[in-house]
Amino acid sequence: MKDEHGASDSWERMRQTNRGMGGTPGTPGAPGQPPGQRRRIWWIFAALLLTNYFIMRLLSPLGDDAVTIPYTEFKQQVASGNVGAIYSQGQKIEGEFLRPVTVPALQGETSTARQGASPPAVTARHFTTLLPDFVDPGFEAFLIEHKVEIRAVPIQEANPWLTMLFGFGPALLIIGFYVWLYRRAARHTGGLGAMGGMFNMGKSRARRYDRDSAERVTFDDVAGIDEAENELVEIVDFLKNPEKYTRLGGSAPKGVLLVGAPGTGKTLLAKAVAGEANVPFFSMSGSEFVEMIVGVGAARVRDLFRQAREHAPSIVFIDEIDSIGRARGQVVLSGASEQEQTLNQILTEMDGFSGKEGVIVLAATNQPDILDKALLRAGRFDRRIVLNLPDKVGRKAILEVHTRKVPLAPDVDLMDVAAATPGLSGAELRTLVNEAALLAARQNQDTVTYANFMDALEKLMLGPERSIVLSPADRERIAYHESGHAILALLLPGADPVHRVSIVPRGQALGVTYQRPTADRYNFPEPYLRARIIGMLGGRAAEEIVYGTRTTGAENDIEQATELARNMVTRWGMSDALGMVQLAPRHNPFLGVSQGMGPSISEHTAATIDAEVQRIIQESHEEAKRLLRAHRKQLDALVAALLERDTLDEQEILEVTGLPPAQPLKNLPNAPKLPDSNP
Ligand SMILES: Nc1ncnc2c1ncn2[C@@H]1O[C@H](COP(=O)(O)OP(=O)(O)OP(=O)(O)O)[C@@H](O)[C@H]1O
Ligand SMILES: [Zn+2]
Repeated sequence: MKDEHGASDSWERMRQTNRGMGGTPGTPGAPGQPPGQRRRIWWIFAALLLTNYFIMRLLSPLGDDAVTIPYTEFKQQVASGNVGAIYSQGQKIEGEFLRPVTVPALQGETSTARQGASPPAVTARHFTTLLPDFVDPGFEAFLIEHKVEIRAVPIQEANPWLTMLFGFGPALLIIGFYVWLYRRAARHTGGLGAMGGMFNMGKSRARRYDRDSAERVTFDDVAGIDEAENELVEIVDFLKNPEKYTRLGGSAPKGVLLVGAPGTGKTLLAKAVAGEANVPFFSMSGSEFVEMIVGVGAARVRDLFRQAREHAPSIVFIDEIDSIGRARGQVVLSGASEQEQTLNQILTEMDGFSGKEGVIVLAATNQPDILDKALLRAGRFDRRIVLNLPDKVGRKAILEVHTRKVPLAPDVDLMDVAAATPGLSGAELRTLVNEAALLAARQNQDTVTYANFMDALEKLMLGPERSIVLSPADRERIAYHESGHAILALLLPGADPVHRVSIVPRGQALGVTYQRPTADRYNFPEPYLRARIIGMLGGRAAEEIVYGTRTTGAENDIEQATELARNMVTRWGMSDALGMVQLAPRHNPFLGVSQGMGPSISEHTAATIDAEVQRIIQESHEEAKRLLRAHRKQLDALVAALLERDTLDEQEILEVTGLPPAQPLKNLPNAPKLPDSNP
């Protein structure tokens, strides 16, 4: 949400909160051992490297206390007769002094030098030096003259095998380390064919909930998704008495796909089925298989189903199945073959059981349209249950579930809270209740009030309050911006009623105007959409009228208005110039995002789309300015009240402006006529 002055509507906003992908993150798939063990491995590894290093040092003919000295120093020592013998190896010369000498050590080259804090000089008996390329011709004679014993050492020093071994040591160690890891992982698997079978990593880390665990969930904990619940009652019954169904040769459904937006309770419902039927629940998340070593995913699936069969009747739940069940060939990531193997294994397992074992597979996704068709074939996930975002009644029921242990103040009617929270999922409602309870606790209240719920809602939508200090001029400007949104919402027939206006900075927003629909909307008439766009542009329009200048504060408004206008043109056939032609990619109703490439569009059409979107926005902008100019008095009144009180609720807004509540739209389909500005 890149919103400065806040936007006018709850609807878009809530859709935005729903936009996050994926939902419940699976346990990230770090395969292997507990952290303690892993640390020990690294210690062993470091010790081996160190050993390797010391052996290397031992192979050096003169041990490890040699000091590297400059060539000139070396010559001086020879000249003074202090050098007994040298070993030359290529350009390198090692040797001993007859008497230990203190020489300037070359930076960081010696072990002796390392002991002190980089001493400028060291005393040593052994030295090494490098011959320069331009060795003076008289060098040998010079050495002989000073009675230096010369011994050449072959470049392939000592035992070439040893040198090779230790030269390659580190590489070998690393390879060995991986082999060891691999073997370790493979240790516990019963012979599963070639390659020594799979890994211990292949053991599914399925979470299992037992009959009597405190985590047991039942249908009592699920609310607001009754249709989905009812469809699962039959499955519960089957799990309770499998014989009843199998006696006559029938078999239960093997797989059920739960489809719905994040947080609509897919996992909850699956657990509730297990809880109701009193059977164990084995669950895994598809995302755990991504980025895994090839073969592990399949092994895990095998293990998961084995466990489930052993404990049948039971439930297997695969969350986020879209992350493995993506249509094959559609996967571009490197994990492709792994996903494919995992998917194939799931299919094999599901084909493998006859439906009489009493294992039922539930899988959840919010992207049903990208699933591999093979998954949806008969005898697999051939049942599909859609979990919609809850309606008002559903939200009230969910709120009831989650407020069971929350003491509510007498002024809280959960129906009001439900009415103010369109678009919120079950998970978000739970967060809302929790947040409201926290706010109440922080203020040392004994009960949770309606105001707590509204504050929590605002926090949920926009983030926590921010204590930034705004200049009076900025505050006034924000007040005008928000009032612009609010006044238009009151004036435009069919617009959602204004629920609250606030100029308290929160998250990225400096102010906000909330609108809430009187009823949940499933179908949006064109005049309603137009009214929304006009309302969205009202913030900037008010600023322009009052100050004659623009600010960045309308960024979010512009973004939302453009998206809506573009949807009208490209998805909903509301442009006469373009007609009822699909011009946008398919829309995922569960995620609120576009998916896939979309239809191909000619350059001319693309230009027309842009022109139409611009036309809608421009007309709406003009209309917003016209209406606000005509109602300048009400605008000023609302601003004055906001500057004084920071936040106004619905009733206060109506009182301050003296405007009647927004009129419902009559004759919906053909009422694009905008209201008369001179009542
Ligand atoms: N219909 C509902 N009734 C009661 N609580 C709900 C409902 N839906 C969601 N919740 C609450 O939200 C929590 C999270 O929901 P859950 O994990 O089941 O959603 P999900 O659909 O699996 O989401 P995701 O797609 O993110 O995995 C639940 O544990 C529950 O507390
Ligand atoms: Zn705005």
